[in-house]
Amino acid sequence: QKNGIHFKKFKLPPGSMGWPYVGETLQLYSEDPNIFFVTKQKRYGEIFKTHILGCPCVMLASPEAARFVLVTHAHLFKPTYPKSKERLIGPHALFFHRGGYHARLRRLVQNSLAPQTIKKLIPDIQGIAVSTLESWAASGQGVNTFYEMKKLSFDVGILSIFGHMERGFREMLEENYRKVDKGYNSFPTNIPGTAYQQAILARKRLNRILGEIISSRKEKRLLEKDMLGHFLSFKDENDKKLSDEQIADNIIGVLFAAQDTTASVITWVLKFLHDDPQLLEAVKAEQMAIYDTNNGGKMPLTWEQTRSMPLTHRVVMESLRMASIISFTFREAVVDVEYKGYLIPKGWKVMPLFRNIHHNPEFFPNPQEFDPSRFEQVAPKANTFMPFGNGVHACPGNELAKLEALILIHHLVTNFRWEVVSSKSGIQYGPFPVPQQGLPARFWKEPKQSQ
Ligand code: HEM
Repeated sequence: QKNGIHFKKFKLPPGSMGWPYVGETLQLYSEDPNIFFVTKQKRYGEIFKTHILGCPCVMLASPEAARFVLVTHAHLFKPTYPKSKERLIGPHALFFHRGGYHARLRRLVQNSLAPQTIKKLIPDIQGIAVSTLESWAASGQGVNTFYEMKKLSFDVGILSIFGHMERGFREMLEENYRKVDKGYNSFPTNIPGTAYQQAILARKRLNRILGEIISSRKEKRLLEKDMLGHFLSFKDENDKKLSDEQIADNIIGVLFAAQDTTASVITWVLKFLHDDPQLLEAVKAEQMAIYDTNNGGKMPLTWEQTRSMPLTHRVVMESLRMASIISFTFREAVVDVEYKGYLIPKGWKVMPLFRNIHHNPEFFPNPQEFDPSRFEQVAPKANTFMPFGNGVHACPGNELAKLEALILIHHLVTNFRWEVVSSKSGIQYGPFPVPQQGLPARFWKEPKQSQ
């Protein structure tokens, strides 16, 4: 009995637990995961049980249920990640935590990614976007768009954490982080030489490199306003500072949260624009008007300009919905929980299914159609649009991610053209959904007509 409620009287949600041990993992991973979810939802409704990756699990496919877990009853659930992944990122990273530690770190991260801070990064983000695009065009060859966008979002991540950084340090971070990234989705094992073990070694080297960066910053005694500056000047109510290890884990955590997510959304934007020439022309017209105001792109974009690109902004929103990069998330019940007469037992995982909600025709008519105009007049119904999550763990980097996408699109459509060079269509899960083969494409500079 808890809070006077007799949990015995509640039943488990409907659903099947599959085979002993393996549960329904094979079904989930042998088909498009969305088909698995949609089929289950059709059969059982907004809440159903299953058994995947060795854990009993309750999946939640309605906005109300997702809000219950992530917002109104968030204190009854904790974030949960496999230990092998936690080890690679670093156990002190904020997204593994809840309570006071999480709230304090979250405030720091949120402040360093707030609009008044990131608006100052615009000239540098533009510099990164332009030089990236120029290098693709100069190569004359096809590039793997997703892979290239990963480099771009990594550089923007570095910029938001460290401000301007010495090239030597940046290259060392990049080289080792790439190994961590590679090991993250590989099979966790203690066998030396495997991608996972290489990643563990690279993660140790990253600690040393970050330690050096932190010491050199401390020596300089400069109060920088970037994220590292926020971490270094933080003191809690007992005057306790963050340890170097806590800072390092959170830096790697932010880089991790920022990279593949932003890169895949921008890759999807390029795909959707490429597939709809009329829409591309309209986006181009919107961006050319800004380009002309800026004296043929000679003056840099301003924050206000990035806030008044209504069509381009809708394209980004619709790409976020269509692609639903974070298709779902995991939490774990810390006590027995009752939801609408069903029991979610303590220790079970719960999964709010963002993608199902984003693709439910009740909230988004013709959900398979890419239609930015759906965001034109009416905002989506409350809690139906959650590309950045919801509640205490919702994404603190959402404004930066959107800013990065808008800046890249501005420079891309005003100065370049591109064509997709692969005939394969469809989605590849790695584990984030990206267009097949990372959307191989060729970019070239568009000659401007003399006026
Ligand atoms: C389009 C790109 C992005 C998408 C779709 C995205 C999505 C999300 C989602 C859905 C969550 C919540 C996960 C959960 O509740 O389990 C989240 C959390 C987080 N994101 Fe993002 N994100 C993006 C970009 C970024 C960027 C650019 C940064 C930082 C520079 C960032 C930093 C974080 C952090 C630190 C958290 C953990 C917050 C917490 O636990 O309190 N993200 N993101």
